[in-house]
Amino acid sequence: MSDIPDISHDAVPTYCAILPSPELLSPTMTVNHYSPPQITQELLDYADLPIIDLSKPPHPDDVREAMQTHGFFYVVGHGLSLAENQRIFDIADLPFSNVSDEEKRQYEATIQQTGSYQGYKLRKYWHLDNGVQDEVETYNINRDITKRQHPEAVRPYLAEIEAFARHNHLNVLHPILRFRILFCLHLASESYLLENQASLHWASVFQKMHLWIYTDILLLGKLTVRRLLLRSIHSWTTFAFISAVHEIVKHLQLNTPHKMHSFDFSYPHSAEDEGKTKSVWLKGHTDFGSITILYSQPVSALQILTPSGEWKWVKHIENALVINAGDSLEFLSGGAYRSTIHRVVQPPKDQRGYPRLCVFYFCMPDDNVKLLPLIGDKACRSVDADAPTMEDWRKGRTAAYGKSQFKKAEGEERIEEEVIHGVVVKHYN
Ligand SMILES: O=C(O)CCC(=O)C(=O)O
Ligand SMILES: [Fe+2]
Repeated sequence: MSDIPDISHDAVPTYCAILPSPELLSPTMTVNHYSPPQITQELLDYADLPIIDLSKPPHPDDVREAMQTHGFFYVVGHGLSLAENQRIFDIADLPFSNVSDEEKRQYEATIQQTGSYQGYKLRKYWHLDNGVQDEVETYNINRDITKRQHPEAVRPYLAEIEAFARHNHLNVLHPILRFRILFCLHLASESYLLENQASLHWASVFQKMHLWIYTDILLLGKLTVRRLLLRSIHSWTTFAFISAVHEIVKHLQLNTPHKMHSFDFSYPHSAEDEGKTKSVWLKGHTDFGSITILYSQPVSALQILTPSGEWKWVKHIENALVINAGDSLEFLSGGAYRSTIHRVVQPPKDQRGYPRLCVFYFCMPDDNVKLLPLIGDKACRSVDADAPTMEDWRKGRTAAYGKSQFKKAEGEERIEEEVIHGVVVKHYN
């Protein structure tokens, strides 16, 4: 036991900590209210996604189900009130509705030169299909709001935007990584140990580790942990096991320079364009960070590709978050967590003709992280010693998105491919 580092002091499990930052609770500036359209009355084929309540003690099955079966889940009980949620949407509307086209161009992102979305991505930048360009305007703000200047209408609200980033980071991202994903692994692994008659000594070592593990192991699927434990029982020292986990934490959680907000505003497409694109507004893709946090909003358009190959709609839940895993998580976890394929399509009839305002927090590991599996025996894509760093991947995918020539995947009518840093990236129709 002497090789277990003393980690208990910073391991108090406050799985339902969550108080929004003071700036969010006491805004001083008034802002015009943004009113989205009513939810659709159409009966859509919705994905049946699990709901995880961050204000309740973790339940072992919820995250396992969420991450391994669906790859998408809702989060509620995140500590932001409905009024605070609405205020964020009011603020998110400003860069689109209160900034002139001329000023927007002044703050346009230099996406291809820098591989970064910071600033505006204006409409008609991405190619969709058959010569049709996109109709989504996005305003993207780094977690460090000082990295770029902002349009005049946004400036009075920067403190709130920064507080909102901190809220997402500390009150949503961290608890999800720490307590939810971990908890189910702990139970799953423990029963594995017992089932397999592993020595009580190991069970007690595991028990002793678990406070710490509760706070720090993350992003490992049940299978991977089993594999990891198996190795640790047979050949690894406990310390090696802990170190491997520490590595993952370091990469994903501690260094945070590229966390990014995005406020998106989609405009309706013309009937002609809808025809040419088969009503797909954003092709099936994976996100390239670790986890994406999307604030649920009422205009239905987001669909996810289920394991059986069907597109299902994501239903709006008031004041819930929609969370999915991205590429870097898939790489680092050796495929235990899959980056989930999703797309955006034309909304149902009763919601057409309205703009669609979205709020995201895209989470990414540190730029210098090599996207190689930290645990597990295999990467799920062709990544080896030449694996890209997070910076390579972020910039490569950002610069190429909607600009590069896709090739039809062999034998796969629905899939088009591009290659970024030696890794095949697929786009789904
Ligand atoms: O608009 C949405 O609901 C999802 C957009 C999306 O998938 C993305 O920006 O990566
Ligand atoms: Fe996405």
